[in-house]
This record gives sequence, C-alpha cells and structure tokens, in this order.
Amino acid sequence: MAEVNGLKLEQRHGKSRVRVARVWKSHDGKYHFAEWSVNISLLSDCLPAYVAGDNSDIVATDTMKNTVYAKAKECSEQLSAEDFAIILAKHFTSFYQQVTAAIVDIVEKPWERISIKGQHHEHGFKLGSEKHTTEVMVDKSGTLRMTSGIEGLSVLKTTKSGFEGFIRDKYTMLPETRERMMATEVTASWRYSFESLSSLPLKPLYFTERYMDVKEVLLNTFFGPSKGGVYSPSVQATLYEMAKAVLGRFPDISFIQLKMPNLHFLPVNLSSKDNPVIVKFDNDVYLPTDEPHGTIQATLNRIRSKM
Ligand SMILES: O=c1[nH]c(=O)c2[nH]c(=O)[nH]c2[nH]1
Repeated sequence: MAEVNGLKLEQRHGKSRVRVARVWKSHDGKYHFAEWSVNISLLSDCLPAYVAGDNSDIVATDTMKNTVYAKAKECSEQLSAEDFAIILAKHFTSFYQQVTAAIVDIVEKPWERISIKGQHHEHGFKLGSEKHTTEVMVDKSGTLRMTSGIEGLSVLKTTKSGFEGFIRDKYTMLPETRERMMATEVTASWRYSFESLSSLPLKPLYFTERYMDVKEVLLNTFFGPSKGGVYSPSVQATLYEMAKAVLGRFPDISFIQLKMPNLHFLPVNLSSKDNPVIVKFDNDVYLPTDEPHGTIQATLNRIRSKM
C-alpha cells in the first residue's frame, strides 16, 4: 500500500488463465501429462505507472504469460501444480528487483490415464471430474504461503443420512427423517504449514501424492466402510468429520476449509382428486434439484499451543 496525494493506493497486476499443457516422456516409453490454467498476480513497486504514466518499473503481463511457457519447457521432469506455481513465484520475486511478492494459482485439469483391458495405457488420457487447485504466495525473502484444494468433487449416498431435532417454528415444514439421500459437491482448500521455500519437502511429486491422499480421506470419511457406510446426522456433522480426519492424518496441513452445498433430492408424491395415489414416496422416486440448495461451509484450524 502506498500513499499518493493524500490517498491510499493498493495495487497488483498479473495475467489470468494462462493455459499450458506439458508432456513428459519417461524412459519406459510411458507419457505423463498435465494441463494447467495459471493465474499470476505480482505485488511490485511500480507506482509511477499509476500516477505518472511511467512504465519503466512494469513487468508486462505478456512477459508473465511467456514465462509460463518458458518455465514449463525448463521443467524436464514431471512435477506437481504446487511445484510449478512455486517455480514461477520464485522466478518473479527473485528476477525482478521491483517485485516484492508473487501470487500464483493453478487449476489442473483432471486428465486421468486410461486403462484398456485392465492395462494402463502408455499415452491415453480421459477427463475426470474434480479439479486439483493450488495457490502459492512467495515474497522476496523466501516466505511462503501455500494452499491446495479440490474443486467440484460430486458425491452422493442413497441412504445413511438424516436430519432431526432442528428448530421447529411456524414456518417449518421439513419433516424429521433418518432416511434420506445426501448429495453435495465438495470444494476443499487446505493450507500447508511450510512457511519458507527452504522448508519445502524435496520428494518429487510430494504435493500430487498429498492431494490424492487428502481426497481419499475426504471420501472415506464421507462414505464410511463399503459395507454399511456411516450414518450422517447432518451435512454439518459429516463436514466436520471430514475436516477433522484430514487434520488428524496430515501433520503438515494447518487448516482446511470445506464447502458442501446440500443438493436436495425431494421425495415425489403425486396425487389428484380422482387418483389419490399416483406415486407414493417410499424412498424410491426423487426430484433432483440444485436450486435452491443449502450452503454449509466451515474452516477447521489447529489451535497453536502457546509456549
Ligand atoms: O444436513 C442438513 N443441514 C441443514 O442445515 C439443513 N437444513 C435443511 O433444511 N436440511 C438440512 N440438512
């Protein structure tokens, strides 16, 4: 933030939705592939550009775009979206004297290796559904803030869900139930506790593996065991269990936010004057709807122990 002519100015500039795809061929003839949409935002000392039309301290956003392709070319080994974001952010903060911090976020398209007759294909991929996201912020001193997430993880269970005991008043019509569908589209975002570039794990694809593992913990907790599942008394309670399971399992995650809209499946009952029972609901025929839908979200944070 700067003060100019008695006014406060906060500014940043960057390039959005730079799309890049990278192929790596390994020695065994197998191809690896990633497709990313990259957003870059630079915090830099370039006030004269705003107040005097002087661009001499500006990193052109076109240059930022080109940097994405140049760095993708340089990355000769397959790497996670997180590591690519860090490479870019490190470049901008170390290469340009004017840049004090860089924020890079990436959405990875969910290309999954295809299997043909049970065999992993060498070079064939199909598009999955949920997306891996990440945002890193790096400043000149090497301080790091790093989050990763999942977008669009659609899940549904046909039973083992209920909702009872909520406030009843003159506007309440919803019956209590211990038997309903539960459907949501999970958006998750978690912060890693690595707070400097020098503290990052060195293991290749560490963050890709973490992403897969977090997703698995979220799904296992949502569904419960394949036989019998687990009863959910509310979206709130399930969300909390999912967030708690992630923090319990991964010490390097310091907080997690989950957004879980309650996508309703409404019981269908049809009757008319002539035909009082056309369809009588018996946990079988539903009207799926996502409008309106419930919105349930929460963040679970570790309470730091005071020394
Ligand atoms: O799991 C639920 N949580 C709610 O807060 C809520 N509200 C509602 O109408 N149905 C539900 N279900």
